[in-house]
Amino acid sequence: MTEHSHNHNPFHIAQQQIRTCADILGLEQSAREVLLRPMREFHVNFPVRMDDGSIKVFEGYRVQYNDAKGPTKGGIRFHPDETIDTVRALAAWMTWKCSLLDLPLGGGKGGVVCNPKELSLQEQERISRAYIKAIGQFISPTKDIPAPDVYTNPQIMAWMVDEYSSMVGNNQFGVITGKPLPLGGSPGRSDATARGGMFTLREAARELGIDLSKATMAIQGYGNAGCYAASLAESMFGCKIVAVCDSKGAVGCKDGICIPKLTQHKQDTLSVCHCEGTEDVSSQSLMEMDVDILVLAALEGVLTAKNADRVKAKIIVELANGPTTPEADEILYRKGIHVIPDFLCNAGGVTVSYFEMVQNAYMYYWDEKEVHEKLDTKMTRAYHEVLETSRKFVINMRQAAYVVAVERVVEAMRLRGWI
Ligand SMILES: NC(=O)C1=CN([C@@H]2O[C@H](COP(=O)(O)OP(=O)(O)OC[C@H]3O[C@@H](n4cnc5c(N)ncnc54)[C@H](OP(=O)(O)O)[C@@H]3O)[C@@H](O)[C@H]2O)C=CC1
Ligand SMILES: O=C(O)CCC(=O)C(=O)O
Repeated sequence: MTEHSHNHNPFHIAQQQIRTCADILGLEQSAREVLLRPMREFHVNFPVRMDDGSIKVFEGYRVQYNDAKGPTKGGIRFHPDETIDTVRALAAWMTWKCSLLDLPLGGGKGGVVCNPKELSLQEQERISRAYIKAIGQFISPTKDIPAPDVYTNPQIMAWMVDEYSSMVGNNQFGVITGKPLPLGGSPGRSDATARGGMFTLREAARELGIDLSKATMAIQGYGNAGCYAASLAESMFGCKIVAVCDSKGAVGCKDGICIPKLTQHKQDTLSVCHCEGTEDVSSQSLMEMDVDILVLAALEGVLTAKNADRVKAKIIVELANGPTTPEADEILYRKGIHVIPDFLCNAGGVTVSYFEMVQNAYMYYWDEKEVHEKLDTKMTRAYHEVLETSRKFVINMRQAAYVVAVERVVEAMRLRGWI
């Protein structure tokens, strides 16, 4: 699936998107140069003792892309194919995401090259602690605030916040978000990425006159974003989920997959394949199925010039970061497919992370209902700002999201005297 590793460098794509936006906005050279480069990046190598007693050196990154609007913020990914350019792209997208949602934050991202599926829990803990030890002096609750991303989770955040707290000598829960609830996590953070995406889907369906209670949906990726998307699409709107895939394969059922059963099966077997009541289908065919809604909730670079023309969905819900290449974007726009672009669609995660930071700072916690309402307000406002901008400039939704987000970052840079 990761075609980008052969043909598409995510950071080159992110830069191409920035250039297109700079052209639309008519930005001067100095602004372009700042926007096109990460402000600061750290490349660390750290030793970890493995369960068999050997020492292995792991490679990690943290990129602080742009902090014009506030401290940098963004997740940490554990993945065997992680590269500095993937992290740079993800950090750039975080910058536009935080700006689009009008959060007082900049963008950052981190990654460790490792395969958690081959590591024991104890090894994962030692890697998490060693990574934080390596980058700890460069992060803080007011400087750079990590969170979970692919193959990291609240337990990993708990080890990391504990390690950072040991380094500085007192509890600093606000340095990391996506924590478990007893350690200052926010109600509503676990499903926030998917829930935020569902709020934007609701608005898109209204605009397009699609009745979601009769809509069919296919979902690529069945982790945090994809699994909650399935259950929320069903419970909030009554959508029928007809196909789902993860890294091991895809399953389908034209009458609708039983989502609680699939989620249990995934937990038990670590795969969606061979779930009772479904039949195995090909992962590639899932992207091209005749469904109303296609949810992309895995990795970047999956919709390209090679397959975009075969997509039949009316709406694409980009919960993943960077799933669509610029060439694919053009094809989808021409076909009239409504793409809810990544850094709008998946911004629910960082928005509730920001709510978590606020709650940590005040040491006063909200209930889940309040989090959901505040998230709905922010996501709905951002969706309509992007939609109006796309109509005003006659550009696609991604370009419109860039226009709204980049204008705000540029304004902050100007006010600060950077450009
Ligand atoms: N978590 C968050 O708060 C946010 C996440 N995102 C983005 O959402 C996307 C998913 O992240 P998240 O759900 O958190 O990560 P998870 O690690 O929880 O889940 C990732 C899912 O993607 C699947 N996957 C990996 N490789 C492939 C592949 N080749 N084909 C099909 N599926 C694959 C995994 O399969 P398997 O289970 O078999 O490994 C897993 O189901 C990422 O792009 C991430 O950056 C964006 C905003 C916030
Ligand atoms: O919650 C956060 O701070 C960031 C989540 C993230 O990594 C993302 O939105 O891609």
